[in-house]
Amino acid sequence: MKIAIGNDHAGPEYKAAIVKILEAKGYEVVNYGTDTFESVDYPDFGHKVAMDVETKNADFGVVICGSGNGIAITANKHQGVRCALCWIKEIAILARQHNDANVISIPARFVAIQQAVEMVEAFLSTDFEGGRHANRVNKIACS
Ligand SMILES: O=C(CO)[C@H](O)[C@H](O)[C@H](O)COP(=O)(O)O
Repeated sequence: MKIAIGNDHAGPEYKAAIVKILEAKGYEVVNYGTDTFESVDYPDFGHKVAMDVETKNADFGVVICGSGNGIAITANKHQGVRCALCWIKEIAILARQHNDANVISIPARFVAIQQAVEMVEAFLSTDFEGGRHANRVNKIACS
């Protein structure tokens, strides 16, 4: 399974921890950066991850910024991308089960690294439930 990941200056150490675990578990990871704490603009990285998911070059995406909101808003501009802002593991699981989210957004300044890693692991190992949720997810797209 291929995972695209990107972040701004709020989350390089979060990204590094997530990449390490995912690679150890056998996922193919495409890292779009940034890998330093130098200030950057989150859309530059969010669009790259979301484009990979939109074009099916990646199965899932992981995006990280300070609050998780700016990079999630960016990702959700892409067709077919359902990016969920997650702050606890249960929300990450529900984002897959009920919303068929294909990108997880991590608010690096509001969660611990271990929490972030556990959320991503839970997100990637949880299936969409379909059924009544499929009807709702199908109504999300505007055109
Ligand atoms: O949280 C963010 C966007 O939603 C970003 O991580 C920014 O870092 C945040 O807006 C704060 O900006 P700053 O330049 O790091 O102060």
